[in-house]
Amino acid sequence: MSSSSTAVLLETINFAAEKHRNQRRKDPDATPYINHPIGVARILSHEGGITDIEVLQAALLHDTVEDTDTTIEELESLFGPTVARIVQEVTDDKSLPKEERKRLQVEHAPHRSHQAKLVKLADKLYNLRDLNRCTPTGWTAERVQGYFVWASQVVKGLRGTNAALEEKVQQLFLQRGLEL
Ligand SMILES: Nc1nc2c(ncn2[C@@H]2O[C@H](COP(=O)(O)OP(=O)(O)O)[C@@H](OP(=O)(O)OP(=O)(O)O)[C@H]2O)c(=O)[nH]1
Ligand SMILES: [Mn+2]
Repeated sequence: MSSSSTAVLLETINFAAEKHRNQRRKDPDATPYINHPIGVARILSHEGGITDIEVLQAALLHDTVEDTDTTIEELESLFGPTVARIVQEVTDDKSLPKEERKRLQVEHAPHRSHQAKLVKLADKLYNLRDLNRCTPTGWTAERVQGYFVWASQVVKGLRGTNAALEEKVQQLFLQRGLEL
């Protein structure tokens, strides 16, 4: 990695950490939220073999617009149009009812760019592993299984994106009695 890409990644991770500073995961330990975007970027790099720095940046930033006061324009001016576009592609419209948002993720997944599909795939892999690690506060076993079923529908639309990551996520679905 060149020294400039190191600096770019540190700038990106610092921005995400500041934006998510007051947020926690839903697990009983209330893990700092930033662990999730860092973990998603790390899955892409370490397990998916991804070196495209804009994809790694988008992974670090992927929940900032959906879950904080960050705007796409802000990302565009700080990190450029490609990073901003990838984040936009993986951002749900929170003004829609939850069922509609979930349905749209399934419908839109196959039409996303390759870069956005990579971020989506790693996001799902992280969240499914996290559900196996511990149950979010207040979630029943049925809700956890429901997330696996829905995630398998989304991941179906991401086929052909990254063989290593798809194999790992498929293992998790098989353990739950689900087929891709
Ligand atoms: N497994 C797990 N998920 C947690 C935890 N804390 C927060 N989350 C987030 O919760 C979201 C999944 O929960 P849902 O009830 O389906 O969605 P919601 O947040 O929109 O209500 C994911 O959002 P997302 O990243 O935007 O992804 P997605 O909604 O596209 O799956 C995930 O990152 C946790 O402790 N475990
Ligand atoms: Mn996420």
